[in-house]
Amino acid sequence: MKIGVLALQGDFAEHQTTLQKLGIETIQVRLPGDLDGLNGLIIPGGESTTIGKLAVAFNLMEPLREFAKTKAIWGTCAGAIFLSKDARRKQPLLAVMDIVVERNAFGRQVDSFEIDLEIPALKSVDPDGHPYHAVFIRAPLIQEVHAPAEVLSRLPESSIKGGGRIVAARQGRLLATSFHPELTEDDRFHRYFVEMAK
Ligand SMILES: NC(=O)CC[C@H](N)C(=O)O
Repeated sequence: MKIGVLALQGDFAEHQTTLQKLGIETIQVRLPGDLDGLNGLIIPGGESTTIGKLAVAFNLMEPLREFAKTKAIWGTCAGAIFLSKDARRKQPLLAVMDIVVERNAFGRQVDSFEIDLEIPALKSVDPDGHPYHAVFIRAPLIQEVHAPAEVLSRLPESSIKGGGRIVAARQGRLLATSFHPELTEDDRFHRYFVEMAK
């Protein structure tokens, strides 16, 4: 099992740290050839416009789309935007997931927040199913999820941040989360992704 982390911009190092703690071999991906032999790829949080521009400049767009056809990809925050088919503005997108996102949906940096989420899918890696503490930093919302994509998690109904709105989705081997599992000690999402990549 070998998982790459797209290392153009953003918090790729934190994803690598979590993967290494799980004993998973990981490399930084910057060039198309780096994708060879990987079971999966994580696209980190950061700035989706910058990640997109650099992916175009490094000739990664088509190789990444090809990769998405047979391998697992997980986008966190900016990475989720980059996977989407529509981000409501013009910027390079892989457009491989049938989701529509709204960038910076909660406002500016100061409006970043943390919240506990119910994520039933994580029971496949930990049957206990306790709430997942999620960190949102200038995060996008997932406005629309179209089949074959499916909703994995929503903000709690009571949340003033927008109860019921979608913050995680999956489409086959593609995974999108609005928040940052690489910034907490809870490794359930990384374990879930490793299972997806098998
Ligand atoms: N933490 C993040 O990845 C922020 C995403 C960023 N606001 C964007 O639109 O790309």
